[in-house]
Amino acid sequence: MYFAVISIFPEMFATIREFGITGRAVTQEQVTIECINPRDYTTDNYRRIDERPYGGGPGMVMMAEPLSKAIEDARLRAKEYGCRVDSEHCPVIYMSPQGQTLSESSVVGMTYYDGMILLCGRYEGIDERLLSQYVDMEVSLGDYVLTGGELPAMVLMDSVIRRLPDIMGDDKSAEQDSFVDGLLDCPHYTKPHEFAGMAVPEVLLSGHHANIAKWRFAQQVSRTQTRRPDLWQAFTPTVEQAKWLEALAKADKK
Ligand SMILES: CN1CCN(c2ccccc2CNc2ccc(C(N)=O)cn2)CC1
Repeated sequence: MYFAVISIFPEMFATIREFGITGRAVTQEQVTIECINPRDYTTDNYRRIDERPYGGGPGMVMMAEPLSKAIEDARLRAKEYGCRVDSEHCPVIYMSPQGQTLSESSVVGMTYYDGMILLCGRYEGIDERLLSQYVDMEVSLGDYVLTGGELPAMVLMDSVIRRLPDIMGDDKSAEQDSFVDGLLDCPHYTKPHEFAGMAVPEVLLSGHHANIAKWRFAQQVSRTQTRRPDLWQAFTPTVEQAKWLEALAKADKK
């Protein structure tokens, strides 16, 4: 999958390009992350990408011109990479507090794109004429304000990359399978067997895989019910999960 990020701080993206599962995806060329700096598309000696806002007010606004050239170039590169560069297959996504809140389901939807062009705002934001001309989708991490769109862009890329087919591969973690989507995760334990006077739940040492899976699912259910009743309300069990829930309900009655 192809990602282009338009940002005046390209060095920030080493965070996902050089570490962990996302770094491995780049090394193995399953993912390409290209950083495009709008400063490279300025024509003045000061490489201006921001100006004072019309109408006055504090701060600066990012100018449309350099960003439009950067986006056009990103589209060219996406095409070279093999993307169909229309908004259905390679959208321009603007990370902003005004966007649609990112969720695991929208992340999964994004894994079907050929690529994405991510626009990272700084200063007070970006000239509205650039946004109306180029942006296909605005995405927000949640209702809080950051100093720039780079961290949200990295969060978005991380969440999409980990859901691409054959990225998690053999270390595919349980949360990949359908049981967890929509439920909180179960507790995890590892060596040593004793820590701070606490042992490990016996079932996890039993080697009885069906019982272990049941225990983990029960933990997910109870944790979701207690910590996130809103998620529990919205949870629609699969046929398999409904059977397990019935078995749990019966067990509770005994
Ligand atoms: C001081 N100003 C800095 C720039 N900012 C701004 C304005 C418009 C677009 C992007 C930004 C970058 N900031 C973001 C980005 C995303 C999120 C999120 N919730 O996903 C939170 N913040 C407005 C505030």
